Amino acid sequence: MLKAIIVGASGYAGAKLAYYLHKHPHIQLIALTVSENSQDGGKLISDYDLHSQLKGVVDLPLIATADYSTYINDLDIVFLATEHAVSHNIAPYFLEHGCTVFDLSGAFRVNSASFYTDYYGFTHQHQKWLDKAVYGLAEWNSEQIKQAQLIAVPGCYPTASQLPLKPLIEEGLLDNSQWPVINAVSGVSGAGRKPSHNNIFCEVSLHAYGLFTHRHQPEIATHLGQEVIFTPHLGSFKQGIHVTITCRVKEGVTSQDILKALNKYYQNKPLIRVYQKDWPGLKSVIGLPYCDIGFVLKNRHLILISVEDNLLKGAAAQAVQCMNIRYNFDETTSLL
Ligand SMILES: NC(=O)C1=CN([C@@H]2O[C@H](COP(=O)(O)OP(=O)(O)OC[C@H]3O[C@@H](n4cnc5c(N)ncnc54)[C@H](OP(=O)(O)O)[C@@H]3O)[C@@H](O)[C@H]2O)C=CC1
Ligand SMILES: CC(=O)N[C@@H](CCC(=O)OP(=O)(O)O)C(=O)O
Repeated sequence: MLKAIIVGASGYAGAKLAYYLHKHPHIQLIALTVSENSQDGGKLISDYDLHSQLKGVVDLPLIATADYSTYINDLDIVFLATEHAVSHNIAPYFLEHGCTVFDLSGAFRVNSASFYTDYYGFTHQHQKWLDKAVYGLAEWNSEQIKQAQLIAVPGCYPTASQLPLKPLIEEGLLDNSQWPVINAVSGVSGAGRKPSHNNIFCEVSLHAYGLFTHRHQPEIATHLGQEVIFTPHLGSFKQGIHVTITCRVKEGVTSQDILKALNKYYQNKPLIRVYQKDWPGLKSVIGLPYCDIGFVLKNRHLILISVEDNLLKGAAAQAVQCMNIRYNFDETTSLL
């Protein structure tokens, strides 16, 4: 059994991790932690005001601490379900002690120090680990993930945005003179569990935000190797991301070519479902670890639709998928 902890376990992503890891046959979950001054320290993760769907399933206590020395010598794996700056600060401690770290935040996703000053508001201090980090887009980077000590699990929008586009770029089907236009709608859980004016029930509306400035644009463009226009929207629903991508294909490209490209990369990938006709909606994936992809081509205009649960394929499920790949377990262990 490998010993693991989840830091930030009371959050939306952390609680999903707790569910998957607790039932994972090769993982012993030795601690669920929250910040040192957390109001939730000492509570069970399954308490009613936390994640009561875990009642009788994961009834473990949340430990409020910033001192991980009690666990460090007995630890194989750390999941950081913490905000970007927190992951940035604490990941090196675990890494220097030989743990494998799966970071769900953006702290190690793009190997460019200026990216962090421009988009995250802090100066990155750990270039050494940025150089070593592997981007955990699981279907595409499995060989690198197998060797990695630090896996930067992709953002929720970047996962659903890149998965439909990558096969088409790889096969040279897109007309690059037109940047793909990505319009994405996220449920409110994408903003995390901490209350703020923007995520309270009466204030949430369908609203675009981060126009030309959202940090996921450079994350997507960097890992696609293709510029994109990315516009996120907040929707008044709890969970899920719906992505609509409009792009232009090269002269002569047919629907069969698009389907063939998607199947070439995904037919043996258990967490991606490609639709041969019609296209998915959020109900296809909520509560499930899949990313579903559909498309329609008219003349040279292609519309791709992709959907995922932001907390699952967009966060916790992809992190566990990466761990399964890293340790040579079946890729879907504990997920399906
Ligand atoms: N929500 C989503 O859809 C997605 C989230 N992510 C990323 O995953 C990470 C977690 O997101 P999410 O679950 O939504 O966030 P939440 O705000 O819901 O949870 C954050 C967790 O971190 C804990 N925490 C805060 N400060 C510290 C600290 N200094 N040390 C240890 N724990 C701390 C919080 O508990 P407390 O404050 O009580 O200590 C809480 O358990 C973020 O980096 C986010 O960007 C990635 C993809 C999708
Ligand atoms: C709805 C909402 O607010 N979503 C968040 C993105 C989700 C997230 O947690 O960001 P990472 O994927 O980079 O970790 C946002 O736009 O900032």
